[in-house]
Amino acid sequence: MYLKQLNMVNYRNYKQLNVQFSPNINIFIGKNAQGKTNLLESIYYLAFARSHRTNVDRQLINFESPFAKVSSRIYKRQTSNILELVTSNRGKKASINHLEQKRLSAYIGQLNVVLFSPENLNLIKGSPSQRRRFLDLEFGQIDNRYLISLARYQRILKQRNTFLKKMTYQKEPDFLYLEVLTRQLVDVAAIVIELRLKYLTHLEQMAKDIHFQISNQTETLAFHYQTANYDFKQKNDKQTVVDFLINQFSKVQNREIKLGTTLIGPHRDDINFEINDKDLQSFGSQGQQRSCVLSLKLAEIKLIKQVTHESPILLLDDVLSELDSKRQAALIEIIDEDIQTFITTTDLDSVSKELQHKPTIYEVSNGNLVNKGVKNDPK
Ligand SMILES: Nc1ncnc2c1ncn2[C@@H]1O[C@H](COP(=O)(O)OP(=O)(O)OP(=O)(O)O)[C@@H](O)[C@H]1O
Repeated sequence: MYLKQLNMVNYRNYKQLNVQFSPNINIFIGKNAQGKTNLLESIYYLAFARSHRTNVDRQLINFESPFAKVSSRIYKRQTSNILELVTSNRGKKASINHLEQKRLSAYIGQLNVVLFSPENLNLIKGSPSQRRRFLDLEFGQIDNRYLISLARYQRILKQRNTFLKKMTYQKEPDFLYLEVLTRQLVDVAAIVIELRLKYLTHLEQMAKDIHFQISNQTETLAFHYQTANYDFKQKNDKQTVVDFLINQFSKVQNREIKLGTTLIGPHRDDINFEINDKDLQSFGSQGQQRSCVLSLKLAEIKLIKQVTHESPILLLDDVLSELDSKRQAALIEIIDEDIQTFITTTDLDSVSKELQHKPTIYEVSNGNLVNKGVKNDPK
């Protein structure tokens, strides 16, 4: 899939932009703080209806404006659709072909995007919530069932937490109703966990091969999905997960009532990464952590292709200079498989000359974009 043009109104420092892109490689070059990342962010926003840099949509709106709008036509093998997002202090409106979508779950998934950014290392080093967010975004964009189950899980979780908070202060709490809520939560939790395990197992297999190559056949990467500190594998069927969760909930019931919150479930789960059976977060070098993230991201591209039969759009935010030649080569091998790519850089020399497709260069300056044409030799 690819986007031919992008329209922005009042998005960050872009008052008005209407730009045509190459279906191959597009490079945004410019000094610091000119709007290069804002451009990539707007494409990411169009895909996920949320930014990768902030949870506050208000920040996306130009300082002097009441609303922001981003839109583009997305071309796929058989179809093309116009996506549009408008955000203002009254909320967010997402449309496909000018039809407003009541639920974001009906909107997300139209545009598939894989982003490499300097913050990616947080996937390994950061908190479990960052790893869960990764799972939710990546699996949500390829499987609508995942998004719908997750939204349902979050609704029941909220209800259960509200009820637990009430129970904390009740003399004679209604244990029967808690049991009903627990059962509802467990049923949908098992679906979320089952889908996470399914896609994570595919990702692991592909990332393992890539990592093995990047590390000169010396390192074996492995992922472990943990729920309530238990290492779940895909071979665990839904009923096993349900039985396990019910058993775990019975153990923590008193603590949950005391704390007034749900202590177990997909909202608390985590993934551990290991290299040669050693925990990557605790024992991995910075280089190994970087390679793991790169392998994971490249595997993500492959997974999206496998599931949707379309190439996602690749966004590279100032990351090429961080990759050594071996890692850049692994990335370029994938880019050359016909993936529309957007690269930001302050320095063209950091973009490898191995790129087969000649990039189109855009100069970014203070919220403006000038097409400088096709660069024949990027080095
Ligand atoms: N809501 C907003 N309204 C207007 N301008 C904004 C808004 N949010 C951010 N900016 C401006 O956008 C600019 C930063 O843009 P961006 O993050 O895309 O920089 P960049 O070109 O990627 O730079 P770097 O190379 O340093 O990463 C800053 O000048 C900032 O003031």
